Amino acid sequence: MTDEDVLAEFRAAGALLEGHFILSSGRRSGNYLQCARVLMNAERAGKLARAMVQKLPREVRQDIDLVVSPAMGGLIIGHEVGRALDRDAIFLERPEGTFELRRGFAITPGQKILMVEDVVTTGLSSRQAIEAVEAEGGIVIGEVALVDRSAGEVDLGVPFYPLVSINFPVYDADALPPELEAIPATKPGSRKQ
Ligand SMILES: O=P(O)(O)OC[C@H]1O[C@H](OP(=O)(O)OP(=O)(O)O)[C@H](O)[C@@H]1O
Ligand SMILES: O=C(O)c1cc(=O)[nH]c(=O)[nH]1
Ligand SMILES: [Mg+2]
Repeated sequence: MTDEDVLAEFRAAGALLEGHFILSSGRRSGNYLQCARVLMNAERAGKLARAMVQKLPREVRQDIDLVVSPAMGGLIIGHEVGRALDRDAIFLERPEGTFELRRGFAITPGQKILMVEDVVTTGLSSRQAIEAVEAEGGIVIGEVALVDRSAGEVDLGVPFYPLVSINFPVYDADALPPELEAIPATKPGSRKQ
């Protein structure tokens, strides 16, 4: 899929939003990719996951033992990437604020892990999820995401293969442009800190 094909899926799903958004990092943006909307259709989610898997070099694809994703945003796309790779997909969650495996999920030390995210902006969620996997003895051999909002700037410490890279402007809360200053902000994500 080309970048335009991927963005067309977001548009068709009503997932390319404009307004005033507080991102999980606390930074502000006039644009938001509501991945949950693009993934609410199973056929579309599967198609995007297969395109993400195509982004992986063959030697990485062959090496993957297990797919791991950080809930909530990574959950559905992680499951679909697992299906496309014919590998199990488990998820990390953070009921106490830091990512952990629950629900009987486990990583065997030495297992090669593909991390799957919906969106990467600053990369904080991804880095925290990678840390949690490494703490269990997993080896993260790469990450895929539907969208890289850093337009290639982010460093996750592992090879990163986003389906699409976008450079929407992002602002500090105390340096908003007038068009954002004029409208109330909403915070669509679930990270608290
Ligand atoms: O690269 P970053 O700056 O970390 O931002 C991207 C992260 O923010 C969103 O999740 P959020 O933390 O809001 O939680 P959610 O997945 O539970 O909605 C999104 O799903 C990514 O995980
Ligand atoms: O940075 C984020 O939190 C973020 C940006 C975005 O466009 N979409 C999303 O789901 N999260
Ligand atoms: Mg998330």
